[in-house]
Amino acid sequence: MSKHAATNTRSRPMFIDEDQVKQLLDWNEARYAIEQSFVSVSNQARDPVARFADQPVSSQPARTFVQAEGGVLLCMPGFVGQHRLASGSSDRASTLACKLITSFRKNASIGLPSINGEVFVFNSTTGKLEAIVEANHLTGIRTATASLVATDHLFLRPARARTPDGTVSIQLGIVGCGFQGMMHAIGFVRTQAALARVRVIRLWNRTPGRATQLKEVLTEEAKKTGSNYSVFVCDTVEDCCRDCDVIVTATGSSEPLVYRSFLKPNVHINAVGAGEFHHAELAQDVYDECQVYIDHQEGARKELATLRSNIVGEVGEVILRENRPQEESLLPKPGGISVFQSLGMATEDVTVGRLVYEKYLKAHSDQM
Ligand SMILES: NC(=O)C1=CN([C@@H]2O[C@H](COP(=O)(O)OP(=O)(O)OC[C@H]3O[C@@H](n4cnc5c(N)ncnc54)[C@H](O)[C@@H]3O)[C@@H](O)[C@H]2O)C=CC1
Ligand SMILES: O=C(O)C1=NCCCC1
Repeated sequence: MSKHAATNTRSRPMFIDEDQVKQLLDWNEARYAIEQSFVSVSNQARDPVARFADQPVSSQPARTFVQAEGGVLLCMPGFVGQHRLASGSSDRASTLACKLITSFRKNASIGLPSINGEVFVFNSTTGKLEAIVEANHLTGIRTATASLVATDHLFLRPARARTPDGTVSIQLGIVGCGFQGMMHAIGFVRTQAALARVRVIRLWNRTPGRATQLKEVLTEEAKKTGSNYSVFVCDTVEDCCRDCDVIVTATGSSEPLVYRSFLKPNVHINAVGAGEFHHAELAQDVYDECQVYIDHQEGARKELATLRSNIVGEVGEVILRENRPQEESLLPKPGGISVFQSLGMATEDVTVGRLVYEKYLKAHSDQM
């Protein structure tokens, strides 16, 4: 064989397991990675002449779904170009990755997570697979962080700007206390210093025992983080939502759970769960009144095609327009209902997968 023939003898890709992901992934670093992901999608969607050269760009098709007997396999490929790996750093990277993830609803009855997956991180110059990152915990953190970022930019920043000391405190409602519900509650608690003090957490789950379990987790979390919030397990969704400033819905329900009459006039909702379709958890009377924000237009065209509401735009576009007075703000009208309709997108897994991989390389640099 010619000595110039291409070979494929490189060592195996790194495998970064669930425990390592848990050790490596930090909420505030993930928040920055998710902001980069949001911004990359909206910067890319702009007219080329209006794109910001100092902001990342991206490429991601709408994801594909393969229906199997017990559930569904999602294929989520994406590329983020010229993203910053850490806040305040001038270092930029480009990342190509693909998440393969399954959602098998009945797994809970046999003690397995319903969502299982991996992120495959490729070298963006050569296309070689470099790392496989377990994506259960990663999906939990990145999905909750997407809600944190949306809540911050759509609701908390404007609220903080209206207070004399620039701080706010919230009452948080969690409708659905499965894995995502838990990760969202923990995410809000762990990022209090940057976003908002959490003074009350109200929990509802179809099976009340799960809400009680989450209450125990959050009570431990309060001790660990030195937080001072009260946690209530609620008998009804209405009771859970009552007086809440921020609500997370993270269930597999295909029927509406949250109605307009349950809500304060000024509330932000992160609608995360996907039943048969992705906007089942909120009743039409909520959608009739609220302003909806999405993670990406391309995905929404396919997965929110039947949603009847006022879709204002992408969260990334809201972020891009912040502090740019020459651009019309996309912020929600103050005093109303805003909804982040979270589909989940590949670029989130791209930037968060890369963050985990970089941190893994740094932690193991003496062994390389
Ligand atoms: N937007 C995004 O990026 C992502 C969305 N998801 C979605 O979030 C939801 C929750 O996922 P996980 O917490 O991982 O699942 P999980 O299996 O840990 O929890 C499911 C939760 O849904 C509740 N539930 C199921 N059917 C219900 C019904 N008919 N009425 C009321 N509650 C019901 C369960 O009681 C449980 O609290 C799922 O719909 C999943 O597809 C998951 C990952 C990412
Ligand atoms: O974005 C994701 O990851 C998921 N979204 C919907 C449900 C499965 C996982």
